[in-house]
Amino acid sequence: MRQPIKQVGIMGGTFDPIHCGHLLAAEQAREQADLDEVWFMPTHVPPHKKRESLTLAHHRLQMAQLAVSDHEVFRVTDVEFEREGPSYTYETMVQLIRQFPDCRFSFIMGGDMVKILPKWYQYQELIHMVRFIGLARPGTELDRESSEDVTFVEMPVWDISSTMIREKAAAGKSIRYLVPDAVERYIKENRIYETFG
Ligand SMILES: Nc1ncnc2c1ncn2[C@@H]1O[C@H](COP(=O)(O)OP(=O)(O)OP(=O)(O)O)[C@@H](O)[C@H]1O
Ligand SMILES: O=C(O)c1ccc[n+]([C@@H]2O[C@H](COP(=O)([O-])O)[C@@H](O)[C@H]2O)c1
Repeated sequence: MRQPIKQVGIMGGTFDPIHCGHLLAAEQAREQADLDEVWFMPTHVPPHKKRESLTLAHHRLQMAQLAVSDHEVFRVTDVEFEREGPSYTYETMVQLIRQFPDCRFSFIMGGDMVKILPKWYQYQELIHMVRFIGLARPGTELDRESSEDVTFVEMPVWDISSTMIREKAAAGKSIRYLVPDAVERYIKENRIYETFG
């Protein structure tokens, strides 16, 4: 007998580090868009980010795993670490759709990503392959009228970013409640952001 179709939300991100804003966005998307699971997908080589040094892939992956470990239907996938070069979402989704024929995929993103979505690699193909779920994020005006390919869900707008956490950690300031406890411990034990300015 065929398996029932599973609705899967992909929460893609650099996750350097994963923070509570990512988790809140994923949870609100899960509930409001009726997702069965959310897969957190750390990006290997972010296509649009021009940062000199990213934290090593295995640390970003491990932090994501620690962050979701107590959620019943949150998972982590390392699928993008299998490829070299820019981690284009189109290429990833082609692979996931082939690999998991019983899943229907949505891609979850904050307002900053909604804004540049039409510039994504193979965007015209991608919109026929996945549903896009968008959430508001401070600093980005969302033009919901002209983002017709995106389904919007609501979340309490929260001005938190990985940049803020890297900066606080580097300055020896508290990141408690901005990241899950286990992620905070991992960052401290491995002294991950001590050299970031
Ligand atoms: N506070 C937030 N509210 C809503 N969405 C968010 C928030 N922070 C991140 N996101 C979304 O999560 C996804 C992954 O984000 P990413 O890993 O780049 O984190 P970031 O905080 O934007 O990192 P950085 O500060 O290093 O640029 C993106 O779609 C982004 O829009
Ligand atoms: O495929 C693209 O062209 C593309 C361009 C920008 C971002 N993305 C994806 O969007 C997700 C969030 O990106 P970022 O830079 O905020 O970490 C992550 O999974 C990226 O790979 C994808």
